[in-house]
Amino acid sequence: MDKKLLFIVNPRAGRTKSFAPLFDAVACFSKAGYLVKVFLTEGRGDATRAAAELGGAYDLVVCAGGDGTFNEMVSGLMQLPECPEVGYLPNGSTNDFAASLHLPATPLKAAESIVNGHPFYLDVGRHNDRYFAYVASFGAFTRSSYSVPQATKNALGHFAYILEGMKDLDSLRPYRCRVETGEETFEGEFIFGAVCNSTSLGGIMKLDPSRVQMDDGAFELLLLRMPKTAIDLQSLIAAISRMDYNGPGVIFRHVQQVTVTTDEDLPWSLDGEYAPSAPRVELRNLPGAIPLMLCR
Ligand SMILES: Nc1ncnc2c1ncn2[C@@H]1O[C@H](COP(=O)(O)OP(=O)(O)OP(=O)(O)O)[C@@H](O)[C@H]1O
Repeated sequence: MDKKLLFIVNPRAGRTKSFAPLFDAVACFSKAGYLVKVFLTEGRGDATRAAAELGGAYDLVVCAGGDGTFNEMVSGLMQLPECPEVGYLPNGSTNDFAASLHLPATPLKAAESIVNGHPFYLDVGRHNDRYFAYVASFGAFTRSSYSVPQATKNALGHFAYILEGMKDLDSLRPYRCRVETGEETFEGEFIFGAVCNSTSLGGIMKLDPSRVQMDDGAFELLLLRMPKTAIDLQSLIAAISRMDYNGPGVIFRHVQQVTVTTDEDLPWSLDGEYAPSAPRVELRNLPGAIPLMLCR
């Protein structure tokens, strides 16, 4: 009997609007013995609903889109009692997460990698009652990623994040909060905080790949303290570009859980998608929650 594949496609993701490469991917799935059901998303939340409501009846659930679509699909799959096999055809404007996983860039190659692949048990992050696949962050570089209009993001890709994120001292907004890891507590004013499972954040910040594992049940916590002077800001940016996490104002730790408490309005970004402020946010690692099919 044919295996069943649910193919969730965000038709608006990324720069190119041609469906031809996705058709090649569907042909590849069919050739590999899958009966393919295509689900086109029409707006925010659709990929989550499709994965949660339909995903349980499929052997393999694949999405085509950007980081936001992948996040939505994962959020839906996490609501199922048992997660089916999962695939990802990166087709967005930045595809940060796909780059971290070294997924093939063309839909056909990515489809081949899924049907010939083996499960890689990817950690998933929980942010109160939401989920993230590779990064939950707040602060300087975060605001930009969800305030940039989709059209600009498609046209500028990485640069939209960079230009918006790193202006000058006056444009940096410090957030007073308390960050607890279970072992340590950090308090003060931070311009940026991230809990990530990826080597690349919004295209600007690279974490040293040798220090990041996406299936180790741990996240990387990166906190940047508010610099006091423009010179401090410059040295902070320089330290991050050198991937030097020991400099003043930089906190970098491997953690399983993080709790962030604040009295301020502290909006978050989950895989580039907006999540509202909460006085207390608990971030947990769900080890190996997603069997992501890929060739390594
Ligand atoms: N038919 C649609 N029209 C408009 N927006 C949609 C549609 N379907 C889904 N969306 C929304 O599009 C948003 C962006 O999607 P996604 O992140 O996948 O693409 P991207 O922004 O091009 O890529 P990246 O995040 O990698 O830069 C998501 O929030 C998703 O909910």
